[in-house]
Amino acid sequence: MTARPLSDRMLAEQAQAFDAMLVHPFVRDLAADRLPDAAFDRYLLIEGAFVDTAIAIFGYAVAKACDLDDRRKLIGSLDGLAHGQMDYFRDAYAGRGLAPDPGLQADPRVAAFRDGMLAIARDGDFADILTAMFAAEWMYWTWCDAHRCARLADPIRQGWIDLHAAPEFQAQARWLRDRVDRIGTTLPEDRQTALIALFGHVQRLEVSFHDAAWSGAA
Ligand SMILES: Cc1ncc(C[n+]2csc(CCO)c2C)c(N)n1
Repeated sequence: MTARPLSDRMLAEQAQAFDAMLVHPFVRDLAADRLPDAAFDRYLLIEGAFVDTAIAIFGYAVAKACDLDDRRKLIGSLDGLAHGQMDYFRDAYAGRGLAPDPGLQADPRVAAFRDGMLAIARDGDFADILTAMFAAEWMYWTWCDAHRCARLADPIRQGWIDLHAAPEFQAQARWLRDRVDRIGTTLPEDRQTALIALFGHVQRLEVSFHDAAWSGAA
């Protein structure tokens, strides 16, 4: 009997945490084109800052990888974050007239996500980082794919969904999924169990981050 792939176990055993993000009011209202501008502006500010954090997370992953193929793949992802994604935020901030808001970045729900994700990358091993990136990217791929037919009035919002429903982002999320499965076959059961718990932890950090965008000041 072949063992069940680790990513399947994460998605099945943490379905409650994963599904809570798919039906989060932020996702629901954005897709229904009724998210207030103030909430999307908050999102743009905290999300742009997170892309910067994600560059650091991928940097840790490059350093902790043992394999040249993994390093090459991750460097490609880093390039996409540092250019395509950063350009999106530069244009979005200019379009909306947004300026940095340190108070928003200090919101405990935003800080919990940022510091929690960074701590996984800093203190964890390569399997931990793969799990955290898989959790975050597979969730984004899933919710944006579910709403790929949404037609939003604001091209900045529409562009964000399109970016994460695109074949390139799907391929990146699938690479993470396959890599989690491959590393899973090398790990003892207790380590796999810990990674499944980590997947759920990341979904809960995601919920608090999107709560902050959706509802504003705590
Ligand atoms: C809050 C938040 N959570 C997940 C994603 C999905 N995502 C798209 S690119 C990328 C880089 C790091 O893996 C991640 C996680 C996001 N953009 N913002």
